[in-house]
Order: sequence, then C-alpha cells, then structure tokens
Amino acid sequence: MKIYFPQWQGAGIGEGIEAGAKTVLDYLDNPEFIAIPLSTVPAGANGVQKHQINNYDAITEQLARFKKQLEQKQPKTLQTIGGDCGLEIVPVSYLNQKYPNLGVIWFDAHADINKPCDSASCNFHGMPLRTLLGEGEPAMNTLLSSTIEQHQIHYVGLRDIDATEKIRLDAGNIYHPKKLNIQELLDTLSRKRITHLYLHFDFDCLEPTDYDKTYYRVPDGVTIKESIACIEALQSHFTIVGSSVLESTTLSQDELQPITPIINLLMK
Ligand SMILES: NC(=[NH2+])NCCC[C@H](N)C(=O)O
Repeated sequence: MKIYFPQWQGAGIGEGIEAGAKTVLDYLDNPEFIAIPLSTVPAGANGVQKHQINNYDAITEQLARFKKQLEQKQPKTLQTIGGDCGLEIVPVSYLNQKYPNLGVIWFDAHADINKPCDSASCNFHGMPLRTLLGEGEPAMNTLLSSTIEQHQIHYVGLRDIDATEKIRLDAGNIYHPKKLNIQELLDTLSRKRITHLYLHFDFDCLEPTDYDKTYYRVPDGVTIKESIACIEALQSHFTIVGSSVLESTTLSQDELQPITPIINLLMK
C-alpha cells in the first residue's frame, strides 16, 4: 500500500515539510498513493502543547486516522511519502506486529529517541523511536499496533545526538556506528536473524553538499552514492516490507533531482 501523509506538525512550525512532501508526490505521479488527511486542529504558531509535546492534539488525531486506515486495509507492505519522522510510529508498529523481529533501519542525522520530558524542542519528530520502544508518552500507546525492542534499531548517518539520547543509546543494544559500514550492517542483521526490514529515510541523513533541501542540515552525512549502495545491498539480502521518504522541503522538481534515485528505490 502506498501512503501520502504530509504530516508537518511533529516538527513544531514544520516549515516546508508539507510542500516538500507534495513535490515528491508530484515527482512520482502515481495515483496509487492514498492520502491521509491532516488534522484541522490549529498547530504550528497557534499550536498547543500537551504532555510536553507540541501540537499534540493535531498529531494524535491524524495518526489515529492513519492507524485506522491500516487496520481496515491490512496491507502486507507500506511505502510512505512524508512528512515528518513522527509519523513512523504507525507504519513501524503495524509492520512489526505482522513481521516479528522486524529490522528497523533509521537513515537519519538524528536519533529521534527523545522522551517528551528530555526533548529540548518538545517536537514529536524527535521522539518516534522512544515511543515505538513503549517508553514514550503513555497516552500515545493506543496509536501503536505493537512495540519494538531496542535490538531492532539500526542507524545510518546518525551524527546529531542530544545528551539524553546518548544515554539511552549507550544503555542498550542499539546499533549506532560512527560511520556507515555496509558489510558490518548486513552481518549484524544476519546475526540477529532478522529477515524483514523497514527502511526509514529522512533526507537529513545525507551529506548537505550532496543534498540540503531538508528541515535540518547537519555536516558530515552519508553521500547519496553511499546511501544508494546501502539501500541496494539491504534490498538484495533482506525482504523490505516498508519504507518512507521524509522531511525533504524543496518545492522544485529541479532541486529534487539529486535524490530521485533514492526515491525511486524506496517508493517504486
Ligand atoms: N526527525 C527529525 N528531524 N528530528 C530532529 C530532532 C532534533 C532534536 N533532537 C529534537 O529532539 O528536537
């Protein structure tokens, strides 16, 4: 099943995220994408914080809609154009309940493993993995179809980590290498007997001199070439049951050009 969900409220003000999602949708030009309508609850500059999460009501309303759609349709696979990273709690928890021991590959500059009380920004897109572990805001647990275990998480391109996130990463068995080593990643997944994968792709994992039309720009990322090689290696060794492309902000098809090979690999 193909989903278009331009959620931006998880990024606080979320400037450019909804329009950026539309640019990707227009590029793919495929009527199979089903749109999840955004909440009309005021958000961003007029947003309200609850449980130390900005735009809480807007986010939970539309995520519940997304979850219901999956429960009704029971898709075997999911490809999502986002949107901010907070939306991942729905597809990842859904697929994890269908495919136990799902490997989650988190291509991202950020760890997205904050607890609401630890997050300096209070933006939910910095919290999805903590929520998926069942350690987030308890009121959001109804949005989860399952919870994941820490050993299922594998980062690629991670380099901007909050101090409290670092404590959580180091406390457990969470794969977070300083530098991408594709063979080591493949071996790690095989050793854990992981067969099915979810590929989360926030474009801010990329080296900004390769692509910088993203909500955050963090130096020293993975190159476009490296990330293509990594996705191809994962696709050839494992069964990919879900993928996402997130947080690109360009309005222009020309500017999107450098990342279209990644979009093609993950969304076609
Ligand atoms: N999905 C993202 N872009 N996450 C960025 C999170 C940045 C920071 N760690 C925060 O919690 O606010």
